[in-house]
Amino acid sequence: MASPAADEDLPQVLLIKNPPAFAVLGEEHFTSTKFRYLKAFESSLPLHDFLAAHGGSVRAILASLSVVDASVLDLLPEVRVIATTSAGLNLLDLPECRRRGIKIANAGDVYSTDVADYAVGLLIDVLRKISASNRYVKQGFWASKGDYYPLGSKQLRGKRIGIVGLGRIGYQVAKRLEAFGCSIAYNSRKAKPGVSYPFYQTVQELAAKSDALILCCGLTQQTRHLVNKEVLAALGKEGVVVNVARGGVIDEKEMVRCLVEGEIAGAGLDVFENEPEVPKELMELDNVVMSPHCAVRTRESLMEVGRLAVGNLEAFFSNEPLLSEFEDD
Ligand SMILES: O=CC(=O)O
Repeated sequence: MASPAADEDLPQVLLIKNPPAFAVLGEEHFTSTKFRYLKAFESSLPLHDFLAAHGGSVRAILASLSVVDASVLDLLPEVRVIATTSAGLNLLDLPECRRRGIKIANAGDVYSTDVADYAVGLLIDVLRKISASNRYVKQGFWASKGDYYPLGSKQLRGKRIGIVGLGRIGYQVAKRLEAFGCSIAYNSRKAKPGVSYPFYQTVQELAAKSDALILCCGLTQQTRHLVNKEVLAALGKEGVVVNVARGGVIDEKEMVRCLVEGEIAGAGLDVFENEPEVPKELMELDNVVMSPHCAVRTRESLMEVGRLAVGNLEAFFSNEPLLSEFEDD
């Protein structure tokens, strides 16, 4: 019987940042007998210097919200697979990976229901003013100022919801909001076969027919600032925008102006263009609910996504098909 490989004989998997799953749940849940981790984040060296010194034999990357571009890959000539714990792939240079024959495995369907729940939560909060009511109680105003009438509060039932990006997450949002008595329409790169929700060719047309736009698409060159001045104008004074995609999908400056000037009714935002910076104008607005990019973060999904990433890497090192290979169409 072959003796187990000594640890230093195992292939190396680069961790650029400590994945949230490891940080929150403990790395011991994510070890493997098929590879070992090389932890760039533990070094005091700048990333590129660290990789220049140690990257030569790295075979794989386990990425979590870290930039992997050509300058990083140049220092990792042996890398053939990137397993990422993210659903969104905007920090990976996909054309460069394709050119170098590097496979990508992402979070697959792990986060879809959690992010969909969160999008619905943000929408309900913006419409019903739950966070604003919470502040009213906690600041002691109920007792000192009397009953609270959130006059902007609006019903969810009957609202026309426009979903931008009817992928795994968008579809789960649609199913949930149908159950709340909303009507659903969508915009995607193309109409989805077998989907009966009305499809709109452009986000502007969709916005014009929606009370709330929910952004669930990936951030690509095509979707950057997809929600621009014209789209926000089409959404109109009663319209709400919810973003669980990426900050860059909205022209944030324009959105802030629309919110401050009352040109749209409100926003529920989990993501921002320049995280962790958040436009200061939004801090005081009760019609804006914000969170620090945590729609994906549940204990269960952290565990599942960490295990999936390890499973993908083990599959790769066993010459088996990846469990959740991302195929760019
Ligand atoms: O936003 C988080 C992710 O894409 O995983």
